[in-house]
Amino acid sequence: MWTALKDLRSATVTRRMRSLFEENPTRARDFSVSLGDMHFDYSKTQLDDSIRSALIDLCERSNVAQRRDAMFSGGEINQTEGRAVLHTALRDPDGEELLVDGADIRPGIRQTLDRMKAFSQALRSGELVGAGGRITDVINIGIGGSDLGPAMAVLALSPYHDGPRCHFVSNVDGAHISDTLKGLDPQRTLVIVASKSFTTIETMTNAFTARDWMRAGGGDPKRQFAALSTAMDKTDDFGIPQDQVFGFEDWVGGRYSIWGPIGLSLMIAIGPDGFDQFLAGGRAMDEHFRAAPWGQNMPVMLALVGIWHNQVCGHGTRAVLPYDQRLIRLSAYFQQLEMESNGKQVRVDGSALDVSSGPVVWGEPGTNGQHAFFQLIHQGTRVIPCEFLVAARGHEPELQAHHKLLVANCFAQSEALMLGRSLDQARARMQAKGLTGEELERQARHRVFPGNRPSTTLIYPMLTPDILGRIIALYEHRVFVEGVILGINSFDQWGVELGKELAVSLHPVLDGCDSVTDKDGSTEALVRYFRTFNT
Ligand SMILES: O=P(O)(O)OC[C@H]1O[C@H](O)[C@H](O)[C@@H](O)[C@@H]1O
Repeated sequence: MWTALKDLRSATVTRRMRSLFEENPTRARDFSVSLGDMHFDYSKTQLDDSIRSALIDLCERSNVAQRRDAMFSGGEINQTEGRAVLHTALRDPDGEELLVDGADIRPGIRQTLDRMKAFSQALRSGELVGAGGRITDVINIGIGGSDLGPAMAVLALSPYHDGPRCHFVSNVDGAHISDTLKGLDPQRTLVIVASKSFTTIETMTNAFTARDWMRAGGGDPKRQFAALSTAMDKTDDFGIPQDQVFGFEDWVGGRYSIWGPIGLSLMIAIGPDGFDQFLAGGRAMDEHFRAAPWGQNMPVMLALVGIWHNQVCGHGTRAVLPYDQRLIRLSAYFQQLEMESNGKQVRVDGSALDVSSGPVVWGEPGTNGQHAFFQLIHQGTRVIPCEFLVAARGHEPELQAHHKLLVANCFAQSEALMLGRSLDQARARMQAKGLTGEELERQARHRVFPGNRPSTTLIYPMLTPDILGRIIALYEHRVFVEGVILGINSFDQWGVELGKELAVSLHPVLDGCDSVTDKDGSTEALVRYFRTFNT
């Protein structure tokens, strides 16, 4: 399957992308996909008709349609954990009957969503109060999937905030909770403990610290704590009243959980109606993913472009570059979504992957990145496929000039990456500035841009709750399609376990309770260093 694609790749190594536009005047339209007013342009890549056909063929042969349908209908596609994968059901509470273990899951989803709405409304209206009166601040304590989604989305949708302020604490580093609690009123703060398992050491450590802080400051943890979890017995043990616990099931993976109770802080911030629009955006992407033919299917084409760049061309990283300051946490969110899902070395059947696993995902918003790492993207020896995201309109009509500059910079980057600047062009520019002879020759080479560097652009009218829902669901399905093509299980994460186990065993070693001598030399030396400062 891969040989045909690798042959196509060899044939395109020296081809100038720009020539594709000269050969096909409608290339921009032919190599893009729309969903309503959201538009994904992948024309600034080496994909042509034959490459696209070969990629679609790969998609067909990998049984993406069957796996997709199995996911939506509750099949146990997370084989290593024996679970269905149904985060999509969370954003479709009114969908038709969906059976898991013989029971329809829709009524439970609707009931929990209604409870979340009632709770957040009571909080936002001031009906639900803390020991000192109206709740002014909410802290979501969670990590990984119980933090990154809501933290990213709350920031992304700040123009829609009309509820209490939301804060996020994830790191077990005491600095995080300490800095967050400073300036908050323990009698008017709500703490949400977000943990699917309710055992994660970082989250539980921070939750106990927050509870001590609240008690010491005269707050009432019985009223001012809520929990989001699949483990009701453990939320009970912690002492959180059941009417403040919002449960979900193990068919929701952590990094896919923002659509349900883990999204409570987002709902508190933007209100239940805004949250409904967010769900509707995700649902619209689901419907599109299920219905559109592969060539016009946005998640599928995003995935196939990703497969082309990583597994076929060998570009091992992917930059996510939102030209939107409020999407500053998007790449961190995508890092978990993509790297925890597709960073695997074996297929579902345990056999070794014969191509690269998912790529390294990284990035920062533009234009900031332009003044930092874009140097390497333009002139470094590695090719880094870039994924630009940008809104046609900002939320600040009075700052329209800013937005135009932002958009001009975004478009200019993809143009520059594709066009580059040849040695002759560099020389001509320098001559025009008056440079000649040896000095010109010496300097010109430093001003050459190889160009021919691929990028895609996702453009949408404005970053609304609906659009954010579409973007997240788009990337979720992209990761899914890439995982199916690689033949891996995108829904487990065994790779995070070893470090956790060793941390548990190292904890007493740091205290000096357990011996350090059975550790490797480096670890032993680090422990001894720590101990000299903590006697
Ligand atoms: O929600 P929790 O059970 O606390 O888990 C939080 C996170 O920790 C784990 O280590 C996993 O790597 C993540 O996938 C998960 O989202």
